[in-house]
Amino acid sequence: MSVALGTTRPLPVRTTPIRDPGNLLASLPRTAPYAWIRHGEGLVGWGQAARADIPPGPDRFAWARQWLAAVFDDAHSDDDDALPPGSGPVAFGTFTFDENSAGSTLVVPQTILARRNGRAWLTTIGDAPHQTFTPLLDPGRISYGDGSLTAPAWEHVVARAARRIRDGELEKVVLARDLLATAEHPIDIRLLLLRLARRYPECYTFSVAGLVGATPELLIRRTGQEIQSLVLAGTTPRGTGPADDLRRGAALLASAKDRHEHECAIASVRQTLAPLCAQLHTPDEPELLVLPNVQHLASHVSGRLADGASVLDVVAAMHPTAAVGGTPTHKAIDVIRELEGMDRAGYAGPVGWIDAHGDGEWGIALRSGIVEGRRARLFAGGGIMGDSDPASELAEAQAKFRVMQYALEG
Ligand SMILES: C=C(O[C@H]1C=CC=C(C(=O)O)[C@@H]1O)C(=O)O
Repeated sequence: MSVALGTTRPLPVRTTPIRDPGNLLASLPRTAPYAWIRHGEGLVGWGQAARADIPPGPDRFAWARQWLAAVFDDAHSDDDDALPPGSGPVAFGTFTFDENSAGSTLVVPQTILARRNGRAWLTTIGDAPHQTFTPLLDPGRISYGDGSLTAPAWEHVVARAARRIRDGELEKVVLARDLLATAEHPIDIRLLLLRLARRYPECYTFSVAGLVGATPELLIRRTGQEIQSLVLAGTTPRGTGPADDLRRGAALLASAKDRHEHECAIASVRQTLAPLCAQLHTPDEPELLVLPNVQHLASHVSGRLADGASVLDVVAAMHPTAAVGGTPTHKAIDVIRELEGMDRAGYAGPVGWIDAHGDGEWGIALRSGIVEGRRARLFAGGGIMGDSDPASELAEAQAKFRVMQYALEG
């Protein structure tokens, strides 16, 4: 097995079963770590065997598909069919929310360390350098500044969007804002990942090309023909104690506004998955997902693909769902571009990994930030409906920011 790297010679790929390596995140080097971890399982990677900076535009997923086909051309051998998804070469990826934004990237790390269902393995591509441990760096004091909009300006924008929804221009739009964090010292992404994975084990802790976060929302997992998705929309911040949490959870389940918001998200997922699937199950009623900072309305979707679509083909069909865009999609994207006054970059875009078989897991990059040197740009937002209250939407966004603020501050 090997990977083709365009102009250079193909590189040999070796996947070896290994003893349990312990915390996967503890093996990462400081520079450019790649990660996708939930409940201690998943993949981490480092080094760079191949990288694609994907040109913006409507063809970006087709471009990525072609690039992957060329890189993985020789990577599939018959004897690896028994190996779990994520063995052999793997590309980690981030796609920007807006197809016109630059920053979509695919990287095949030189070394990948993985654990799934109690099995662990190491994949190396070419002569992967030996990994030496470097101590974690503390970022020191963190200070925050507004991104493109102050909190009152964002509330004003939410009110304008709600009015346009009441006027019948659209049904739902998801609006977000950014916060700029500056640390005393360079930010060590590994420290953020370790904190996120410990505090949010239910979420997917990820790091791809500077985009770091812990998202609860699984856009799509493909394992052979089987697919799964976790659709989230409708949120309440956590309460002051168990009784308050119960009361808030019940109110969320009973809230017409949140149920409508959730139904828009489910409808968009159903609409894009149905043509790709031989079987598709979407639950009739959402359940509650309780996280340390918020509770969400959640629906587990599962299905069986009708043909050999790769996980990236499914991602391309699904993005953006109404959990991050709105309804109808194109109108919502126009309103987002007009009102938010910022480039979402990778926030709310697909993030995850794909292997040479087309299996993989992609989340929606929520509860995340872009980390560079001493700075991090954090993002959070929420679904706006006609009866949205700007102050409650701001409080919800603030509760969502807490994920990355905790990652930075500990
Ligand atoms: C847009 C975000 O969350 C989405 C996912 C779950 C719940 C959401 C909500 O209730 O508004 C949002 O649709 C975010 O975390 O920035």
